[in-house]
Amino acid sequence: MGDFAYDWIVHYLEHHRVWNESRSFKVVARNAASRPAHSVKKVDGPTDHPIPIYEPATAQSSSGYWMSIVRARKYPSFIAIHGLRAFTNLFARLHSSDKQVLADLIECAKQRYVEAGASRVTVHLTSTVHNLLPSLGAMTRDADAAHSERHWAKTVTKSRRALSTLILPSDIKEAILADAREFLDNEEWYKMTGIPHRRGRYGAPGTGKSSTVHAIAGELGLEIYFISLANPGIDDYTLAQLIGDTPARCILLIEDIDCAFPSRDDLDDDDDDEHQKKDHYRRAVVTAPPKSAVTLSGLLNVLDSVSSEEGRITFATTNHIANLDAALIRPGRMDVKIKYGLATTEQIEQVFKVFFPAVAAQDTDTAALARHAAAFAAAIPTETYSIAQIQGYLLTKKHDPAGALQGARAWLVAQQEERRALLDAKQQRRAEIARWQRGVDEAYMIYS
Ligand SMILES: Nc1ncnc2c1ncn2[C@@H]1O[C@H](COP(=O)(O)OP(=O)(O)OP(=O)(O)O)[C@@H](O)[C@H]1O
Repeated sequence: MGDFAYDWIVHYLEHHRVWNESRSFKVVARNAASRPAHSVKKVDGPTDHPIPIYEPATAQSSSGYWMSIVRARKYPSFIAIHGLRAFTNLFARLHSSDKQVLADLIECAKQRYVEAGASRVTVHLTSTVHNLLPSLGAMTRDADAAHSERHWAKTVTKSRRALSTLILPSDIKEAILADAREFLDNEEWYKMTGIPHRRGRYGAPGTGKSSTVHAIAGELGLEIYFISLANPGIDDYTLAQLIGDTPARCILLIEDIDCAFPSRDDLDDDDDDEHQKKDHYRRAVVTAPPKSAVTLSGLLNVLDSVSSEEGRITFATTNHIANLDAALIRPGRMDVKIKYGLATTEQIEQVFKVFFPAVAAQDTDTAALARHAAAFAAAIPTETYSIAQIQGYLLTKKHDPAGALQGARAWLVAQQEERRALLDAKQQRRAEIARWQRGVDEAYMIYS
C-alpha cells in the first residue's frame, strides 16, 4: 500500500490470470479479517465472499522469464480483528540474475496499467483504520507498523467524464482546462521558479466542483488522490504523511477544507445583518468545535509543502468560503479561486436538454423538446437550486420531458416545504444555543 509499483504489478498479474493457474490454494472468507480467526468456519449469509489465496502462483515476465508469486500475511492471523484488514505482502521471485529483466517488467506493468486506465479515472482513497495499529506496532516491535494505518488504501476507477458534459458557463470551463494544461506544459518553468499550482473551488453543494476535477483528471490523464478533511481519521500528521506519499504528476484533491474551522452553518443563508452575523459567529466559535482534527497551521504547512517540482496539481474545495481563514486563501497559497453558483436559467435549460438526448434523437419534433426545455427553465427560479437537485428531479421523469415540465410546479412546492422545515430546524438550534449561552453568562455572573 502506498507503493505505486504494487498496483502496476497486481494489475499485470491479474491480466495474466496468475491466480487462475495455481494448483494449490487456500480459501478464506473476505470478512474473516474482521472476526477472530476461529469464527471463520461459521460463515453466515451471502455477504461473505470467499477470497482465494493461491500459493505458489507462477507467471511469465514481459521478457519471458518465469517468476513465482507468494502472498503472505504481514501480521499473524490472530491480529485480524475488528475492522483491521488482513495486510499481506506480495513476493514476486524472478528467475533471472539480470536486473534489467526486473526493470523491464516494472516498466511494462506500468505501461499496461496506464493504458488500461486510459478510458477511466483512478481515484485513490485513504484508509481510516487507525486505533489498533499503534499497539500492533508495539507488539511486533515494528516502528513502521505504528504508523502503517496512514496510507492510500483503496482505489476506485470511474469512467472518464468529458468536460463537455459539465454544465458551466463555457468561459469558466475552458479557462479551467487551459489553466491545468498550461501548468503541465510548463512544468520546467514552475520547477525553476518554485511556484506551485494550487486552485480553490467554492460554492454550494452539488454545483459541480468535484465533477470538474474528475473531468480535468480524465482530460489530462492524471490520477486523483482524494482527501476529505471531514474524515475523522485525518489529522495534521496523517495529512502530511498522505500528501508526502503522493506520486509525481497527479491531482491532489482536498475536499471540505472548511472543516478545519469552527462551523458557521447557522449563518450562511439568512443573516443579512453583518453585526448579527459576527455575533452568531462568535457564539458558533465558542460552541462548535472544528469538524476536523486538522488544524489551520497543519493545513497551511501541508499546502506549502506541496511543491510544483513534480507536476502535482492541488485542488481544494469548500461549501463555505466565508468560514476560511484569510491566510488559507490569500494569493500565493490559493492562486485561483473559482466560484460555483446555483443553476442559472441558461444552465437549467442545458440540463434539461442533456437529460433527454434519446428522446431528442427519436423525436420528429425536436423543436418541441427545445420548447419544453425553455419552459422548464423559465419555471424554475434562477440561482436557487443546484444542478444536482435539478438532476435529482429529472431522474424521476426519465424518458418523459413533457411530464418533467408538468411536474415542475409540484416539485418546487415540495422543495419550498423542505427548505422551510430546514430553516425551522436551524432556528430551533440557534434558540437552543442562545439559551445555553445565556445559562453560561448567568453562571459566570454568579460565580465571578
Ligand atoms: N455543473 C454541473 N454540470 C454537470 N453535472 C453537475 C454539475 N453540478 C453538479 N452536477 C451533478 O451533480 C452531482 C454532484 O456534483 P458534484 O459532486 O460535482 O458537486 P460538488 O459541487 O462537488 O458537491 P459537494 O460540495 O457536495 O461535494 C453529480 O452527479 C454531477 O454529475
